[in-house]
Amino acid sequence: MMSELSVRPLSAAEVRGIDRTAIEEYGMTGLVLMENAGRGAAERIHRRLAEATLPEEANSPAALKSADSPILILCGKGNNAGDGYVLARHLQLLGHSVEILQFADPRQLSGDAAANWSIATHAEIPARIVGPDSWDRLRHDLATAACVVDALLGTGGSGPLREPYATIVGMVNQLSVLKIAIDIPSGLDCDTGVALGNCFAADLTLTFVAEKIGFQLPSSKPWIGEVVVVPIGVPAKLLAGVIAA
Ligand SMILES: NC(=O)C1=CN([C@@H]2O[C@H](COP(=O)(O)OP(=O)(O)OC[C@H]3O[C@@H](n4cnc5c(N)ncnc54)[C@H](O)[C@@H]3O)[C@@H](O)[C@H]2O)[C@H](O)CC1
Ligand SMILES: [K+]
Repeated sequence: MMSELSVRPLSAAEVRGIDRTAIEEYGMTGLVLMENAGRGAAERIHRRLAEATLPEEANSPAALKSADSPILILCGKGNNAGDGYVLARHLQLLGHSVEILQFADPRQLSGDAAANWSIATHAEIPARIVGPDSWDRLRHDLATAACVVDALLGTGGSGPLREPYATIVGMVNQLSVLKIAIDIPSGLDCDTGVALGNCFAADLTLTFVAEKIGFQLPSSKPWIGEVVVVPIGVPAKLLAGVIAA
């Protein structure tokens, strides 16, 4: 029996090129890729939470969380956020309490991300648009969450995190809550492995199609945590050129 395809580490440009080829030459759609990404991430988050052991200290903030503490999904305004909306929908189907925290005006969303925001809002998945006026409530909610998911920025990020992402990421990093990054920890350059300022300190990074080349470098280790590659349905023929040696 064939083993699962293992793709060599890729650059952001290579992954984006594979997505584009899957769409333009193989007739897939971005929505299909996004659905596979979000569902695959949701299934792995579900498994990770099932494995999570209660902390030793009986009265630590983590131990005081109730079984229905929500999974908070921090969303920006690109397709990384789109993955966040999809995984919120699938985590809800897996029985979890979820809430989408939207840090950009949803009117700035477009394409596949806008489509999944619309699906999530029509499905009345809990979501709120968060601004600086609610930072105090936000800190409390983040501290008592079952886990915090970073769907702020992915391969479309460039340069140091701009506000409010820099403040949010700094706030989350100070909290003892399980942190999971979608595709790439926001603030990390996935090609160089360098954090360009504030960077989401993930316990687990669920990255799509392949590890990113920057994840191989020591400078990325404080930020990526454990890395799991999530396939998104790109045909084996398209991946044949980037199979790991
Ligand atoms: N079909 C596909 O390509 C799929 C992609 N997947 C996911 O999509 C992201 C890449 O999405 P993209 O829209 O290209 O970019 P991002 O969501 O990463 O962010 C773009 C957004 O963020 C702004 N921005 C850029 N740099 C910064 C910064 N330093 N600070 C603040 N804001 C910044 C920029 O202006 C844009 O508005 C990929 O990672 C996957 O998660 C699907 O998984 C599969 C299909
Ligand atoms: K991210």
